[in-house]
Amino acid sequence: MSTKLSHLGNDEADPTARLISASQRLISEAARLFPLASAQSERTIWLEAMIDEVPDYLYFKDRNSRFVVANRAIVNDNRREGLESLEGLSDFDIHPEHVARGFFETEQEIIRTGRAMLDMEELIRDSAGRLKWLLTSKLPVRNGEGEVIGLVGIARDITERKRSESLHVGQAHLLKMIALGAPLVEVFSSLILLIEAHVPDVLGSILMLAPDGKRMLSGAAPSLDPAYSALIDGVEIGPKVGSCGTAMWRGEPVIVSDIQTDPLWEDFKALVAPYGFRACWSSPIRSYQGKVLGSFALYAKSAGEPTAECMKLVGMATHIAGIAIERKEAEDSIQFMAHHDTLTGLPNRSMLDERVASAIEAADECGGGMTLAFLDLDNFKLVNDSLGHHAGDELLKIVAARMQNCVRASDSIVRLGGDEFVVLINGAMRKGESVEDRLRAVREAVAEPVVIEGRSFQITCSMGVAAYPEHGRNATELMARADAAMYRAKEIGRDAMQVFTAELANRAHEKLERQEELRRALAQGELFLQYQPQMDLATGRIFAVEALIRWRHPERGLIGPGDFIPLAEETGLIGPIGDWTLRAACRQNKAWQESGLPPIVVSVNVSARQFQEKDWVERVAAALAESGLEARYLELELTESLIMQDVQQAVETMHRLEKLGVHLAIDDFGTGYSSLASLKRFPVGRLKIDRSFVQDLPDDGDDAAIARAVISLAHTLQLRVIAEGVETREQIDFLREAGCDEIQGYYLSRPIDARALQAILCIPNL
Ligand SMILES: Nc1nc2c(ncn2[C@@H]2O[C@H](COP(=O)(O)O[C@H]3[C@@H](O)[C@H](n4cnc5c(=O)[nH]c(N)nc54)O[C@@H]3COP(=O)(O)O)[C@@H](O)[C@H]2O)c(=O)[nH]1
Repeated sequence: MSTKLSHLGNDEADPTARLISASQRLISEAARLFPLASAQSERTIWLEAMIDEVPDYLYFKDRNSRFVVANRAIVNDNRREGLESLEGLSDFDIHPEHVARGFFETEQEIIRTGRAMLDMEELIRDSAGRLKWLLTSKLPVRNGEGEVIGLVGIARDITERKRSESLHVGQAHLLKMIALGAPLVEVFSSLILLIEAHVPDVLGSILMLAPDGKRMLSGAAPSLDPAYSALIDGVEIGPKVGSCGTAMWRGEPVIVSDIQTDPLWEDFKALVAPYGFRACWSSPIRSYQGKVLGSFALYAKSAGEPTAECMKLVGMATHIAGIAIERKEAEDSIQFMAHHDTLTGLPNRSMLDERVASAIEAADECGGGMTLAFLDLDNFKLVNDSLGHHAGDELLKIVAARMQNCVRASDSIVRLGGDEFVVLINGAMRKGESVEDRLRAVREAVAEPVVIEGRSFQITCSMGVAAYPEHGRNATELMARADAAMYRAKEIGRDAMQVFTAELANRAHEKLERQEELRRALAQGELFLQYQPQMDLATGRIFAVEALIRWRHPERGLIGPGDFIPLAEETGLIGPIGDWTLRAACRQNKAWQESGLPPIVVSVNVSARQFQEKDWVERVAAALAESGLEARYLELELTESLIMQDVQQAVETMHRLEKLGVHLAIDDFGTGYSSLASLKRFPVGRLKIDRSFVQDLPDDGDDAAIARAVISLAHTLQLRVIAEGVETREQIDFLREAGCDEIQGYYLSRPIDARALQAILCIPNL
């Protein structure tokens, strides 16, 4: 065999070059070992003997692509009955036509061009029917004149390498699918097909363990008969439930080599028989922490055990399936958290729009309707305040579950936040039942007695109802109307259900108008302050004034705060209005001081919404800085109920205000629910006895007792006490005798303008 190989590179790292150089070395070694072998034929025998030892294919073909020489490796792999040598044959004699044609065309090109073709990857099927990947190089062979007389071929079996490469590519593809959030069934199917491609004669199946941990659920089995998969779906796992049910039950691989005889399959072998499976090898799929999530199984049609290589692949498959399931579970739980309320597990506000929109769509399609009810628990704050947030949370969970039990699967209960819920009644009702019946059932369920921390109590709710299409054409309209109806239900005394009406529509419209008017009032300076003096009972000195806001409406005249502060609170306008009040009061007090009047404290009312704003303390500081008023001449009146909304937060804010140097007072004392324990924590200077306890003094025994108790309590805590709403001499006498420190009320003066108040402040002592 003479081959001109000098034109090839001699890079030893190149596998083909290595092969070629190995055969060259082989030839020279033969020449070195047998220098004395004079006869050419003897030398050829030795040479062929050595070539036969090479595990790669080595052959020489003539110009017609017929084998002239072929080593044992290629002959063995293509052995057919009666075929001892390939000599004189072509690829058309040993390969299918389309494969042989490919080889032939390549070789003819080499012969025509005289150019070698290196490192070609070829797929063949050997005579045993095995698919083999070859890395082939074919080089032209020339005679002494340089003419191409044939070609030499060298081919190495790279099936193993290709297998592991395709496994890696398959794994990478699967991980990419998982990362991109492909549906679980697609990931599973690709995984099974990958394994099936690498393990001959098996069909794969993935089953998942249901969330109850008891049943098997279909995952994927792309090559199994769907009827068989359907038979397994939902079967309970157990100690003797075929391969998969037992593997999940035991949490370990279960290798059944013969389904027909294995006791684990006793109850299921009839089920599998029509499908012809004899062996089933199943391994549990586990989470990172080891929890069983499902099983990966391979079915074979002949009895037997898996090879070690097969079990290695199964190990890889269960690992990837575990990652996919865990990733899906994590994604599901993120999705769930984004759309559900963590406390009650109910859908949250983000789901509401979607559900209302699809309910409307469904109603349109069937020409039906839907109903939306806003529900607010009555006096829920009382539970929170008196029993603590933990009890409040418990109560919410209980009523949420009860409400959920009252509606059908097609309906929804949504928690908007706090104690606010929405009931969505979808589609037609059962015969003899109305939407009202169902909503009534929800209210009755809420009102059932609740036992929390050993205490039994009852909570009612107020409900506002709006129906589609009568009360609104879209989600926004319906929600606004149900909300308006709910407010009406609260207004008429709570524990009520109010359906949206035209009158309510007018009210809602009016409310919107008034809100705009109020916004304009602030912008156009229609708001102003009056001041009501406060007197020290011991000295008779006016030591402070309370700033009270008023609205001079261009058409409706003077409007008191009771008529617009609640609206301002509801709409958030209280923020800018409160800021304005604070700044105006500070500025006025500073102006009085600058006019030479004795310094007094100005007391400003604070609403809950203002107090809860994050930067409120900074805004108080800014009002002081802007006016130049010293902090000790400003008092902030906080109501008991405001503080009790979130005692911890209130105490923190109060301490920050105290640091500024402003005084703090508790307004309307006695109407809220502050406990003695919490009262001790508040850095306040005085309590204001609510007007309702003063108005019937001294005759009303209960009020007298309350007033005395508040005074005594305040003094015990070293606080001063002021009584508001004092209108008569008798009230003053009573309060003085009971030890009250200060008074405020019409008896002294009605709230008056700054200028009028200035005149009073000039009077030395009243
Ligand atoms: N957040 C804010 N709330 C404010 C502001 N200004 C007032 N208010 C709150 O509005 C409520 C009603 O106030 P108003 O109509 O001004 O009534 C006050 C007094 O006029 C009234 N009063 C005073 N003395 C008597 C009396 O002898 N008899 C009688 N029948 N009424 C009297 O009491 C109101 C003062 O109450 P209080 O604040 O509790 O001391 C009221 O709750 C105000 O707090 C504001 O700027 N921001």
